[in-house]
Amino acid sequence: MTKDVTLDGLDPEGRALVEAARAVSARAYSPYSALRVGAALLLDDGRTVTGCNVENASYGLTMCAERVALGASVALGLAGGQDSSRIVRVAVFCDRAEVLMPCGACRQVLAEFAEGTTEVLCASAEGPARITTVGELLPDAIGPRDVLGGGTGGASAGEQD
Ligand SMILES: O=c1ccn([C@H]2C[C@H](O)[C@@H](CO)O2)c(=O)[nH]1
Repeated sequence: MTKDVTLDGLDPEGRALVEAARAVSARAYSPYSALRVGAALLLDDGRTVTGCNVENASYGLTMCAERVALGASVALGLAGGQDSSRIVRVAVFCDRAEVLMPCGACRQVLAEFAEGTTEVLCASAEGPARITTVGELLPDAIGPRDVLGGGTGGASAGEQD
């Protein structure tokens, strides 16, 4: 169930993941919104993959931090890509006082590559944070199995809950 927490109250692994998301948010390319967002994916082998938001003068082509991180994981051959690692936890950091929740597109792409039970930890710059799961962010999501009919027709496809 979604919970409001504070950064101080997080376990050490959660704090480290938020710190990775915070660090990569400093690299955001966001001249239009001035919002710096970072996402960090913790894999079951202990590795972390990160991404930041990348905006565009056309606005609509903006890429969110979450989808940049998920794409990086695929490109690196990690979770969602060619190896068998799984995403066990996700942190999203936004350099604002309030918590920013993932947009609809990012929820759908998270559902593609992470299980419904995967924790998503959304952190603000000033302490408030919210803990939820991929399944709570997008209940009843269409997923690989709905399209592949349970097979593995593509190059690879993540599991769904
Ligand atoms: O889940 C989200 C929502 C928004 N943004 C970015 C995109 C854009 O650069 C800025 C304002 O929407 O925040 C993200 O990175 N992730």
